[in-house]
Amino acid sequence: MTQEQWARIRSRLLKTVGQNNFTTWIDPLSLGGTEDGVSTLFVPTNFFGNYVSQNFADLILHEMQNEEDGITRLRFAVGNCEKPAAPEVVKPTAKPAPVQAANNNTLNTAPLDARFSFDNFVVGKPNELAHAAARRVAEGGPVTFNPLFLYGGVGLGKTHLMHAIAQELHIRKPELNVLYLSAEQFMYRFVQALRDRKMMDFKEIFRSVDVLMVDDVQFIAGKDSTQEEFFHTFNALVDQNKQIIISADRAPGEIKDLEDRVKSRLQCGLVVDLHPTDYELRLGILQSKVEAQQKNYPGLEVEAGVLEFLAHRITTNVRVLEGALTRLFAFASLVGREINMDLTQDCLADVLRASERKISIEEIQRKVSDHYNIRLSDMVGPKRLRSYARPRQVAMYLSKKLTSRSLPEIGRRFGGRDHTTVMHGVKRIEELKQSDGQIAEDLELLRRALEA
Ligand SMILES: Nc1ncnc2c1ncn2[C@@H]1O[C@H](COP(=O)(O)OP(=O)(O)OP(=O)(O)O)[C@@H](O)[C@H]1O
Repeated sequence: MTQEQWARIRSRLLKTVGQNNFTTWIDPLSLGGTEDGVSTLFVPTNFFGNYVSQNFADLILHEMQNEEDGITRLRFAVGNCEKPAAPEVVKPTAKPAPVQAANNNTLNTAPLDARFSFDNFVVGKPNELAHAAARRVAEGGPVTFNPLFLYGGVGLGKTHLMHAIAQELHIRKPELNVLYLSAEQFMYRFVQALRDRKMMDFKEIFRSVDVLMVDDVQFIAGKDSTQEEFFHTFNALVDQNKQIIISADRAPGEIKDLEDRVKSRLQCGLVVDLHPTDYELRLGILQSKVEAQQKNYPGLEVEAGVLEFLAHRITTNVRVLEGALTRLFAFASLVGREINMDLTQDCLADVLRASERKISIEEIQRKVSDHYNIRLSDMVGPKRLRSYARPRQVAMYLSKKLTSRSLPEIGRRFGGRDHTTVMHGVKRIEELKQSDGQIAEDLELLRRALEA
């Protein structure tokens, strides 16, 4: 492989991975030789090599194979990292570049984050359907659901799945023109085309894609001309049986100020939502992030119970969870300590406070009454029958554990009982939790339902 070919590869990688990833991870690489199908890339450090190998090796290899047949593997070696020519000075390709790369000159797909791959996406009950649908579309087979509409709350993985689809399609079907962009970018390009009187070009570009992916489509709500253009683009592509993938923060029918005809178009394919994470999914995500980190830092230790604690306490969204973990990693490495409960509480005090779910005593009483099938009035009433007293004690215990209310306050909410009665109830449940499996299971179920 020549430096000229490498420069062309770099230029295509710049478009695929985006400027930030390019500057950090691709620009410092330099080309060594190729022997027996193994191409060597020099990296500044081992850590750097590991990261690039984990996150960009498939892409780089794919681009190399487009330039030269016979390359089967990459090797990253620490060594001379002289910078090659900047990507802008690339000469026209000798061998025809893949269609997507050529067309992207005009399409300018938004940068894709290599970390947002299917491999890095943890699947659980709340997102399994969205993940399965995304996987199916990423196979690039015959178009079955059009559009695929993914929706869900903040930080639940919509953008991650969109990027994963685009990257997978790029690898599996490099001949397809895949255009990924946010609804905001769609509007920006539309406005620019209007201003530059290039609407024909705009229409032609958007109608020539094989797969159109628009992220955060709720952004165009209330923007009438953009909606109108989006509607026409959408129809033109559907008529040509081209795949469309859309994401939004809510279901099509719930996006305010979106024209009915656009809503109905968006609803006519497969609409799937990413539900709020549950405890198991959060724990799975944390474990996978720790494992990934341990590949780079084999000495990294996380004390048992820390991840479970975080998965219980940080229920807002995955972004916050990730941020908390990153901060823990940084803190632990700076102070050279193992990640244990003390360090976690110290380092994440503000995050833990902010994400404290305000569970109310009323909520607890309602959930516990439902669980044991008794009336709320009996839960707080004077009857002392075991069938009421035990659920009442469970509710008192949960009130003590899950709220910041004092014992007298809890007593007041349970029909004006004395704080010693509450104390006795909490103690009794603590004992039973150790000896009675059924009670332990009830408590776990109730706690999860309340924290969900
Ligand atoms: N199931 C998952 N497995 C691994 N990482 C995840 C998962 N879900 C979300 N994440 C991570 O959480 C972060 C936020 O995800 P993402 O940006 O995709 O959210 P979003 O739904 O697009 O949010 P927004 O509505 O704010 O745009 C990303 O770093 C992403 O990798």
